[in-house]
Amino acid sequence: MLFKGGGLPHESLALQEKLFGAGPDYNFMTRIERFKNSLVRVQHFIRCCARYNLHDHADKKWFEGVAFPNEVSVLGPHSGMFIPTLKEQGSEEQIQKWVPQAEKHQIMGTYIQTELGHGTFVRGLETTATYDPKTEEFILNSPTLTSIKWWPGGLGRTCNFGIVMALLYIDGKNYGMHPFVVQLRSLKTHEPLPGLTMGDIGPKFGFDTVDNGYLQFNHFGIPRENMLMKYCQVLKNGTYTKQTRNPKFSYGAMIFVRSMVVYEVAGQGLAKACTIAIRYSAIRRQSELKKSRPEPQILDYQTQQYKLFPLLALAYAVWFTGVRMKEIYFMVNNEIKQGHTERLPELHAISSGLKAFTTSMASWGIERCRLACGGHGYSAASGLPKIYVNATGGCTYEGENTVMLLQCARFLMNIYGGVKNGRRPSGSVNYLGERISSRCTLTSEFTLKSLADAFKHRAARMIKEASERLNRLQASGNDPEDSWNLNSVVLTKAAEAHCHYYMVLVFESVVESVEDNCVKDILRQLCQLLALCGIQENSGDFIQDGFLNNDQLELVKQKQLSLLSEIRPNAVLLVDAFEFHDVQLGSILGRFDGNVYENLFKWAKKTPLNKPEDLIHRLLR
Ligand SMILES: CCCCC/C=C\C/C=C\C/C=C\C/C=C\CCCC(=O)SCCNC(=O)CCNC(=O)[C@H](O)C(C)(C)COP(=O)(O)OP(=O)(O)OC[C@H]1O[C@@H](n2cnc3c(N)ncnc32)[C@H](O)[C@@H]1OP(=O)(O)O
Ligand SMILES: Cc1cc2nc3c(=O)[nH]c(=O)nc-3n(C[C@H](O)[C@H](O)[C@H](O)COP(=O)(O)OP(=O)(O)OC[C@H]3O[C@@H](n4cnc5c(N)ncnc54)[C@H](O)[C@@H]3O)c2cc1C
Repeated sequence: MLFKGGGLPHESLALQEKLFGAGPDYNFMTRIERFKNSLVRVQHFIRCCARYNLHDHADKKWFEGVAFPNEVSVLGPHSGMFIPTLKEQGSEEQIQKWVPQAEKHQIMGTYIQTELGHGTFVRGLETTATYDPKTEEFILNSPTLTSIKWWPGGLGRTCNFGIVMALLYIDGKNYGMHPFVVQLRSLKTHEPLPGLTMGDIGPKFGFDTVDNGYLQFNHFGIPRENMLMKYCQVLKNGTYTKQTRNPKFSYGAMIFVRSMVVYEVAGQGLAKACTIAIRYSAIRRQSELKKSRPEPQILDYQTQQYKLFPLLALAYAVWFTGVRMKEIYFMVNNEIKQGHTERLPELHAISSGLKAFTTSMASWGIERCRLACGGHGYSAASGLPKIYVNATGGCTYEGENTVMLLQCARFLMNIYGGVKNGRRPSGSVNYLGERISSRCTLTSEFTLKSLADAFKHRAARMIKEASERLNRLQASGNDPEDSWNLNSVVLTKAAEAHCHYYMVLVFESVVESVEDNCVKDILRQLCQLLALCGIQENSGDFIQDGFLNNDQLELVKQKQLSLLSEIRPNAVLLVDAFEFHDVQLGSILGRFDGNVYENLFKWAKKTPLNKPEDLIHRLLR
């Protein structure tokens, strides 16, 4: 109940759908079979949306979690990027024209930005959209090999529409990157329209159920009305007008997805991996702790607890942070819609930073969960490989993580510079305006406040030092760009420290808000463990300026170890509380009924390699 709230009815409805619960085993399918199976599910999902009147994005998400367990479907780019971009960047007329068709899935779209030669450096993209006032069309063209669009999800085979990000040219003048609605395939035959060369980019690390695609434009004309014109307009005669708005508004779709990824990808992925590894560790017995006694559950080994409980604490932290990130996104986006854009830079910074910080931590954590399951963790039956390959994509898409940390750092440097000039920061960076105590208040009680204060101190110090180092590099003759590059490792670490503090603070605030004393106590233990592990793993950052001394570090270690035993009795309940259904976990090791061995044996017998097969038989005979 702590988590699911209003989502349960939709999830239960989805679980009643036979097609989602049963069907062929994903692990035994080829990539093409996986893709086809996902399309069958997409069609069924669309029928369910109509049958159950599912319009709200959040309601659909509950359904999708069951329909497409641990994978992304082509509906992701459609409902997560195509529709939001139409809504955010389109004029009222354009919204009326395309959004209802898209919401009824009469047209399927994706977000087409990245090219063969550039993903990160958006200003380096090369696709052109040249306005021709005679025909009142934009002519889309891919002038070079590197300008071929590459990666968009659903582009390869599925989508018949896309929002293409291209450089707008009028009368030879480049007006920069703008979004264009482009029909890609015939609505009758589904064939690509003439002037377009497109297809799937081939097998990937994960994302088997998504046809990430390529697209080359050969002087392809689209009507003038297809440029999304909420913020900028091109009139019939080629006059360009724009509202005096932030040019980064056209990057809005990226902010949206980054804000969602913290919960949807990092939070969910790590929570599922912890559920599997902790349930399995309660089932698995191995070796002996004491002679002539039954083999213990592996969860009783302190080293196993030391591997898994910090990840459990992290899963809770990322989950709560993801929920907070979504709230902030919708709050600031509403302000922006009303013309108040002051908090856009902060939203960009915190969504970039948290997207990077949490997907990196989750990716690392999921792999640790797999290792903690020993041999069976290496089997696809554990469900962990699938969770990993799909979640780790979040470290790259929607802004590569290092680059995102540097965007966050850029904001932190701006804010810190402002503070030095007497400006007062607010929101997630208000602590940069505080006088931060250089004395560590940690005692053996480890109150959440004192732990959060330790992270505050670390973040503030690292931001200050990154800023001072930047200034020193410039003072010694480097230009600003070289100074930035020579300081970029330090900058990413400062951004991580900021995000780490933010996450601890969110967790602390959740604990404080819980009324049930028993739940509060358990969550407090998890929050303490999260913070103490963070201190120990980054101990250099805390002792470098003498903030923490050796005695305190020893206390940290002792408390960490005692928390492992305190958390042990509740560990399985704490993962059960995420309330993932077996269908969503897709794991034999993580089954709710604990019936692991019998089902592993059944599963292995079903593997296609055990079926009679002529060629294999002939080769082996
Ligand atoms: C798709 C499904 C989504 C579903 C959504 C729902 C739930 C989510 C759940 C699951 C998701 C699941 C599946 C999704 C799967 C895949 C989707 C992947 C889709 C993609 O993968 S789609 C391509 C994304 N591709 C990128 O992500 C490119 C990254 N590259 C950039 O983003 C920029 O290129 C950057 C930032 C590196 C440099 O940009 P630049 O060179 O132009 O800027 P520069 O550094 O010069 O900064 C000038 C001033 O602009 C400010 N600034 C920058 N960006 C801003 C922004 N967004 N808003 C406000 N301000 C911004 C700066 O802070 C600075 O401000 P100041 O001057 O004040 O310091
Ligand atoms: C699964 C998946 C789905 C995707 N879906 C879509 C989609 O639907 N639509 C779409 O348009 N795109 C999509 N993409 C593309 C994705 O957005 C880009 O791959 C991503 O933004 C990273 O850009 P890049 O590939 O150019 O990486 P690169 O920028 O080439 O990164 C390579 C390395 O260079 C480093 N680097 C690059 N620039 C800097 C810098 N300024 N400072 C320091 N280091 C730097 C990076 O840190 C990284 O280590 C998808 C990608 C994946 C993997």
